[in-house]
Amino acid sequence: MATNNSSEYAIEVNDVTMIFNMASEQLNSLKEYFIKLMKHELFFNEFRALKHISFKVKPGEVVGLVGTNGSGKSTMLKVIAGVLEASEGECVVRGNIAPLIELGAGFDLELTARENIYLNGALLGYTEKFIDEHFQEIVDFAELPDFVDMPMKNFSSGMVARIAFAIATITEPDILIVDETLSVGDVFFQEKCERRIQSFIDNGNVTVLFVSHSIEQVERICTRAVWIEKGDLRMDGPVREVCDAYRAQFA
Ligand SMILES: Nc1ncnc2c1ncn2[C@@H]1O[C@H](COP(=O)(O)OP(=O)(O)OP(=O)(O)O)[C@@H](O)[C@H]1O
Repeated sequence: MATNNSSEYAIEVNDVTMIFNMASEQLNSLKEYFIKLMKHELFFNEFRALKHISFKVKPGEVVGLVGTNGSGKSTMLKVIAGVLEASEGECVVRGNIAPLIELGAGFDLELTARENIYLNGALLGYTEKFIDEHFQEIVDFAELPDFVDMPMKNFSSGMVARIAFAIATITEPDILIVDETLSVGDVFFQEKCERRIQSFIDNGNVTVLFVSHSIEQVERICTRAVWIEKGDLRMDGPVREVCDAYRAQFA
């Protein structure tokens, strides 16, 4: 991922291909792995999760990524967020990103929620003083005041998602990347998250990339949609047109 500040685009995905190497046979132990490696008998199948994908997003645009299971949406978001490096091509991102991907990946589940708020906040670049000042706000948004001193290993996945979303959105980011991870939250929390995302959008400054299997949610939040199917970019255009075409595929 490269950053630079001299263009009209917040995100540029330029001819990105992502190749995963998958072992072509099942190996049962590390010993077996090393023996095969030494004998040059270790073979991999290449799997192309993204194939020559290009699209550009302007600041303030709200773009939904749609596609069936395993099509490459999360992989695309991870390449844009810099979590994965593209095998070919590049992503240019201008501005700070709040990546709500794999919520809680930055947590140490042995630690309490309070400790994790400081840890995760530091990973997101917030100072200790800033977190002190916003701690209560984070806990209030997550609606978990009675659980702040409990180790997070005892949290449900929805509770982890609540804390993670509350921390990541305590300030308005330039670019918000939202994966389906929010779907583990209950319907009330999902609506609350959607309202916070919508308030960022209404302010007009945030660029949003959004993945959801709920086409209705994509149509409600996004103005444009990019359809990725089995690693190929199938369609990119106004949200209604793309979602209609996506739905028609299964009709
Ligand atoms: N680390 C990895 N190693 C090998 N293959 C991977 C890896 N990550 C993803 N894949 C494969 O890449 C493909 C795309 O996965 P991805 O998670 O991006 O799909 P998705 O569109 O987000 O799917 P879903 O809608 O089910 O969440 C899948 O076939 C998946 O098995």
